[in-house]
Amino acid sequence: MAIVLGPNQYGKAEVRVVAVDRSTPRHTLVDLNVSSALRGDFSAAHLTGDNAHVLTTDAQKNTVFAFARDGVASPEAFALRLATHFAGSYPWISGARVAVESYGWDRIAVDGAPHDHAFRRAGGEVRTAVVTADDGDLHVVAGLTDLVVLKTTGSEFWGFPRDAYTTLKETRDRILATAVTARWRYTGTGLDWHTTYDTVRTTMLEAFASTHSLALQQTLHAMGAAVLETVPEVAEVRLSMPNKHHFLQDLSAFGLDNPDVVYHADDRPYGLIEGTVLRDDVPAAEVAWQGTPGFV
Ligand SMILES: O=c1[nH]c(=O)c2[nH]c(=O)[nH]c2[nH]1
Repeated sequence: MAIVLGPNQYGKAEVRVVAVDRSTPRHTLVDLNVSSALRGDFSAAHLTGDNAHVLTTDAQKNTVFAFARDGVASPEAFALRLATHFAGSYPWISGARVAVESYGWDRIAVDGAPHDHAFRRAGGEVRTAVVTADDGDLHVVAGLTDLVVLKTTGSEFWGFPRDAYTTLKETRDRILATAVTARWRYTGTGLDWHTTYDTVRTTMLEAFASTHSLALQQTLHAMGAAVLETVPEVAEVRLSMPNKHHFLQDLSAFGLDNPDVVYHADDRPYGLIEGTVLRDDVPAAEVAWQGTPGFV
């Protein structure tokens, strides 16, 4: 019996690239998850560890970012460009598979008008409701999870202390993105639930879009405060907001500039900003929150 190497492929999976077009005040963005896999003669690497035929997965990742610098017309066009490039790059590479997932973003509407640089990820969010009956009282906590929002500008972060381990650069313009988990406690039990839910959700979205952010903490507070100001029947709002970091990708090694166009959307670790915004004249009802996993 001989042991032989069967079909194989290798590549970089899930390169998270975000490309922003800021050429006009009305920004557009493309948010992709790109995976490449190469096929061909890679037997030496498998059999002896000879990497002479291995176009590194690191280079494949870099190619995705570098190609995004020229714009991503469509997932299909981008995948075609990448696959053609990889398949033609070395004689021993016979083929390439490039898979692109494209995440849709809708503009957040503020006073009914689509915002220039604030977006909401299409789909995915979940509406929640928890009712607690306790000693004859009924408490209603409504909420939502995974309302993913992003601003391509209108966000700064600076003025923080610098200890021995602080390396973060101050920024006056960054991408701000988060997946909002929110719960809010109603004082009443006979509200128009759909209408009130829609009002709370819209109010949070508008506050996210309209607040010029100096910190995600400030945006969190602005969103909770806007809900309390708009909906008198809400007693408190609890928010959990991961800071979904977008790092400007350094393209200088490929002779390319990157004037705030191509970002790496990092999924972990992430800052986790959590807080409660409440009225001080409404009695607390801690029982309403019992059994809630995590902060919210
Ligand atoms: O809005 C932010 N709040 C922070 O607390 C923080 N920390 C950090 O590294 N980046 C940010 N951004």
